[in-house]
Amino acid sequence: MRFLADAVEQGQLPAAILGGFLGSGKTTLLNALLRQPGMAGTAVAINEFGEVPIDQHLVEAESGTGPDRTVTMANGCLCCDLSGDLEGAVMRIFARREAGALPRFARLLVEPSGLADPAPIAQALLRNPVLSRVLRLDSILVTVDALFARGQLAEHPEARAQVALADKLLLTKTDLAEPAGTARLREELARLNPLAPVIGMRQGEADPGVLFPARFLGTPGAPPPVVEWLDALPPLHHRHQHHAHTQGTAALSLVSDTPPLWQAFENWLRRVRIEGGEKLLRVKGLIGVPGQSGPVVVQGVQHVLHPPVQLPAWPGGDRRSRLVLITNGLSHSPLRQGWDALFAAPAPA
Ligand SMILES: Nc1nc2c(ncn2[C@@H]2O[C@H](COP(=O)(O)OP(=O)(O)OP(=O)(O)O)[C@@H](O)[C@H]2O)c(=O)[nH]1
Repeated sequence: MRFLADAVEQGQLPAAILGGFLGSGKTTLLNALLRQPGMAGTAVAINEFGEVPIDQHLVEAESGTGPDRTVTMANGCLCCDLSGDLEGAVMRIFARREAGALPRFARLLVEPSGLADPAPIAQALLRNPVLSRVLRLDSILVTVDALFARGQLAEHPEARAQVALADKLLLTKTDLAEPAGTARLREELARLNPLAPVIGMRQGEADPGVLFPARFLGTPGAPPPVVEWLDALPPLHHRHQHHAHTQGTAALSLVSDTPPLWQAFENWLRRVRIEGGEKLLRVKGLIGVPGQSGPVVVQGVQHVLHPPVQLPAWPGGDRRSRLVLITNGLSHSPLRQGWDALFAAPAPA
């Protein structure tokens, strides 16, 4: 059994993805955020869909970050021609940082184009050997246009994919939208992503402490983001719990008082990931390991997992193993059965 120690993680810088449909307010939010003292030391990688990288200049001009702090990835959609482009952009930023041409930034924000599905970008950050060595994906934020999102969600699968994958949804232009329309949009968002909190904002005004996990902002001793995320869930009382029962996106929480055998758990989760394919959107959990004082943090985007990290101790008072699966069109009963089988008494020899 081998887990990645926290020490390995310390060599990585925190990264977050700020996605959202075209015109939904990503750049406005980015500019407002970068002016806040708590965001000092943030480098930004921006991907544009189109000929002229306008956003780069907007961010530089308005936030005063200067040309060296942003890197625009090559034209075209990041999700189509992904790893080379993202890897190249990130490595350029790191090379300039190492050469002293850039301040020693403390974290990286990736802003994909408004048409990009964030899943391949998240997967590249988790799986690409070069990127995952220098970066640790902490959060996926997605802006949602309070005025136009209902139409965009109905017409564009990219918009639905963005919402379904988010850790937090940022509802922009709340100053322009009618309350009744906003309420209907919130219902729609809860159907598409039952576990993401929806944070309303106007003109990008937001508290970084509300948007990002403490560890992304560099708070010493902050728990891994997945712990904050699990803590924010409604209390998990039963061994299984659905957070939504729709044909589309749904969340399944699996809980156990006793730890599973790690190897059996790992094998089962591998099967779930392979069989679930793209219908498995997110996996997040804390899994106890027999004989170990702390749990293993498990999290992933679709079939790609972060390297598992063992914590020295259980955060908070809850020492139950907990796994939350966010699925799209995947039947939950085999998942529940598979989880239960991990804790069934072994058959007598
Ligand atoms: N009234 C109002 N306007 C907003 C708000 N947020 C963004 N806007 C405006 O909406 C337009 C689009 O915002 P951007 O921040 O450029 O959106 P974006 O997501 O970066 O757009 P793309 O890069 O094209 O995908 C701009 O004209 C913004 O000024 C808001 O909360 N209230």
